[in-house]
Amino acid sequence: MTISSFHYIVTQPEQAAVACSAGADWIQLRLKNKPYEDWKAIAQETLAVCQASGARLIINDNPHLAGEIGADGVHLGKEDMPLAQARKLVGSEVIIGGTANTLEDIVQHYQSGADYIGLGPYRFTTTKEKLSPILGLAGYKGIMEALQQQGISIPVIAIGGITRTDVPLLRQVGVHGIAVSSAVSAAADPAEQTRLFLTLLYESIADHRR
Ligand SMILES: Cc1ncc(COP(=O)(O)OP(=O)(O)O)c(N)n1
Ligand SMILES: Cc1nc(C(=O)O)sc1CCOP(=O)(O)O
Ligand SMILES: [Mg+2]
Repeated sequence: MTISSFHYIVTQPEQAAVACSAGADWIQLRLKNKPYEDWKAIAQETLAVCQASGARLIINDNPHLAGEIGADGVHLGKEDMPLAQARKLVGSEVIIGGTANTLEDIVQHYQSGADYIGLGPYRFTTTKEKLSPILGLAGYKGIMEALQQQGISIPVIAIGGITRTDVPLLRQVGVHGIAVSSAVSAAADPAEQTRLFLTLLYESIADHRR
């Protein structure tokens, strides 16, 4: 399966609708502290939005919910269900992403059957509480080099305070793509911001293949 290079993290279906209409093809629904039935209703609405434009929907934290509504995938962190257990629960067709902050985290997720890695944080962000140590560009460079040396190939998505200016450098060190929340959701024009991110990513992918 193809993992997108642009993951947009949303809390509402309306945000997904705007980004999908601007060309986004990968949405992650990230909700905290919601009763399950409310969470499920929002997830179903977001899934309908994604399906209408052919985008994939990833549910953060909850493999049961992803399976129940027929979402495309689930994203799991250290405080969520272990990846190998989730794989048994959802089967091989559902995409599973795992959060990493170190090379060791990535190797563990890779061995447990992850489809992609969310590696962060790139820099400080207020979107997530209890951040792991900040990696910066040097952190990504070292980890991407080590992965190559070990012959491990898995799409790595950079996350945490990422803005448009970070995209070319992150692509240069070998990350597959980026995940953003506030850079799009807090922008004056989220649709335009989505288009600008997508253009930058397509340009940097073309440069990389030259
Ligand atoms: C693409 C991507 N990468 C990392 C995360 C963080 O997941 P997690 O560590 O479980 O933290 P929360 O998002 O649940 O607060 C992510 N959601 N997406
Ligand atoms: C959800 C999330 N996970 C992170 C990690 O480091 O694992 S950073 C982060 C927040 C991403 O949102 P923004 O683009 O607004 O910083
Ligand atoms: Mg989580």
